[in-house]
Amino acid sequence: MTISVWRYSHLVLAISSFLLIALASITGIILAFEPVSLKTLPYKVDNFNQITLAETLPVLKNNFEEITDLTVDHNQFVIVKGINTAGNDVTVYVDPRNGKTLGVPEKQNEFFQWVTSFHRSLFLNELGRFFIGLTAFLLLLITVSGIALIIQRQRGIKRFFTKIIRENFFQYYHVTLGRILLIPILIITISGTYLSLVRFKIIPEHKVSSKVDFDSIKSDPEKKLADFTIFKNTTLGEVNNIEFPFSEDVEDYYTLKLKDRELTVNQITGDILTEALYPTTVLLTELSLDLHTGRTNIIWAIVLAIASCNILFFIYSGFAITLKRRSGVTKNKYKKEDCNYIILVGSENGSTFHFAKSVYQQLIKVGQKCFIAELNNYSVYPKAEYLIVFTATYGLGDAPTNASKFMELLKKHPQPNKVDFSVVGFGSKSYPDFCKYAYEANNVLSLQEWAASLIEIHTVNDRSPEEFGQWAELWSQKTEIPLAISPKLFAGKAKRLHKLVVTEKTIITHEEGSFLIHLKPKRTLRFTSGDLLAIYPANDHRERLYSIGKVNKNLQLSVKLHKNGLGSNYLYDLQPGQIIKAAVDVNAHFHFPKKASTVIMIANGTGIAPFLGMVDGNHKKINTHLYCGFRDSSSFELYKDATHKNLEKKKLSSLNLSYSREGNKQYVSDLVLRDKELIAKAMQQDGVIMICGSLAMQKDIIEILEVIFKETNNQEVSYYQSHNRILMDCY
Ligand SMILES: Cc1cc2nc3c(=O)[nH]c(=O)nc-3n(C[C@H](O)[C@H](O)[C@H](O)COP(=O)(O)O)c2cc1C
Repeated sequence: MTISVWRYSHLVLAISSFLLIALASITGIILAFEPVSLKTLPYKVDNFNQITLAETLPVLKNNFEEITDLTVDHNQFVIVKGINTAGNDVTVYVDPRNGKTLGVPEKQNEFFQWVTSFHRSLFLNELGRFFIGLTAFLLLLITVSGIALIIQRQRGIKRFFTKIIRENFFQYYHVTLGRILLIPILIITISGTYLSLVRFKIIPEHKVSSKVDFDSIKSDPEKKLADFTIFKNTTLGEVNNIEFPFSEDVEDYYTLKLKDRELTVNQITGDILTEALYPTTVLLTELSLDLHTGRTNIIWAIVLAIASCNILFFIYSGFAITLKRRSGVTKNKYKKEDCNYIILVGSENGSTFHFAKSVYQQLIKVGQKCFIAELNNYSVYPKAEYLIVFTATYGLGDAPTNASKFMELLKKHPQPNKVDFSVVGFGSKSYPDFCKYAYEANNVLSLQEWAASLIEIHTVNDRSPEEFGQWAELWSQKTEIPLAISPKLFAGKAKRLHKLVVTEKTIITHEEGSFLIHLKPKRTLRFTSGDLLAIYPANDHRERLYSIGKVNKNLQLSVKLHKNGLGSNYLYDLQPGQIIKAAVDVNAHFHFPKKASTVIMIANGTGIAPFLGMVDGNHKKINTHLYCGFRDSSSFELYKDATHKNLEKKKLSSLNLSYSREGNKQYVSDLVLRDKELIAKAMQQDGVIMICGSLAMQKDIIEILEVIFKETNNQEVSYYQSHNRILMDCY
């Protein structure tokens, strides 16, 4: 599959380093518990940060024979090294307020020692340290590419923290947790990388040196420790370590290693002999150690442990996502040059491939030569008769990555023969631009001279098996190729049949041969104009669908009689009083809009049927303009009374008719072009366009609307389609 640069980098980096990252994470989780366990020891005293050196040092000196060194560790425990009053060398935890010994520091727990050593170098010394440093850096790159992917997915940096739509478990949590733990993981990786760079001296760490000028050193005025200004002004909280003078000579001095600088202090006068601020690199090393190990803060240590656990989850979920994507890739049985059926797929995460594959397998099973490929691999298919495009929509109504070049290629490579195409859009109504890319692909395909629309574009919301099954059924009917799509995957429920009584039927009087039939439900039946009536003329699996107009609470169908038409002959032969069994298919995408200031209805021939019902039901008198194309005025006779009555009642604002075989021989598209300003204005507000009739008419109308909207609204038709503002029901 074609994938974006960010995704590719994310994946390659993850594959190349997942083992080391997993090892570093597992050991990292364990090591996070070390600071947690140490922090629970009882050696920290109250008000630690307020105790000054002037207060504590004299007390400590009184409690020890000699002190060589005082350290304040990361847990703010004070450790004194020296000789106690019994004359023994000791290293002990002390209470800095009274100098009492609190305990003896233990050597690092052997297990933690072992894990630390593994975490730092994999027991491979310098080589291991190098690999660990590299792992930290790779994880940093993975995190950065992950951030880019989240920005891409969320459609911009500003929407980074907006709601994530749940696609599936692994994807949802990979992104959601990624977003939450982004900062700790970035900190772990940056600090880890920095420490490795320092370790390998790529970043030099300048140590400070304290050169005392012994010639100018003074031995008076002598002061008590408690009166040294520097000791009065320095609290234990600022101290890392204090080296005590070796002897009582004036040349021996205190060395104070504070958090940000190093000082030497005259042990007699308390004068500062030298003072050097640590360079930034040293401060950064300390900060990196604090952040990477969590040694200074128990909450941070716990956050690090959680982040490390999540790195393991990211590895697992990342691979699960990738495997799902890869499982869509299919090997073709036949060469593309030999195939009559071409299936092209636009998919980002693989699910569309599964639907496409099920059709591919069916076609192969029934002996058809079928070829399946990604949309970006579109090329010339010399023997193609049928083209099926299955595509998802991503980003801001954009193409999936593996379909990004399709439009370009489509224009570049015309097919040599006529090809019947069908587009199935996979999307989610949780996104504002529902199936927008599929609409775009369908619109552009219908403009190709070699392409003929076999059935209208079909959309599938949230991978609905039922909606996909509906497409499969329609496509099967048109091509007469049975698609026994796996019932498990696309289980469709048997439709509930209702009894309907024929109340009225017109007689065919003119050439075009259309008639109206009125049906009254025997029992309460919920339906509305735009829904479809499914009838079974031969009482078998063969289903025929008709668009319903709801007129006076009854169903009104407008049917064109075809010479050998199964459904139209069946309906025409019915007599008033006869009862038929039929089902209502709710066709929610083609209902009269609930919120629209203007509705533009465009139809040709019997496509007027649902509009007759919608206009009749327009009790709120919403601005509604009807554009209809017929062969001649006699073809319109059938609908004349009803439409004129509704014009008078103001349920219809205008009626615009074109006759292709009479007068100045116009098509409905000519009327649309004539009234382009009205239409554009309606769409600039919250108008809705509804199109019903033949696919050829639909193609012309879309072409014209594309031009109108480009000129006036700077919008594309697919934008309105994906926002439910252009509704179509053509056949
Ligand atoms: C980041 C992201 C953006 C999406 N954007 C849209 C969109 O704009 N319009 C839409 O109808 N569906 C959108 N979807 C839904 C997908 O098109 C839909 O789930 C589809 O079935 C996924 O197919 P795939 O698994 O083959 O990629 C989006 C999904 C994701 C994850």
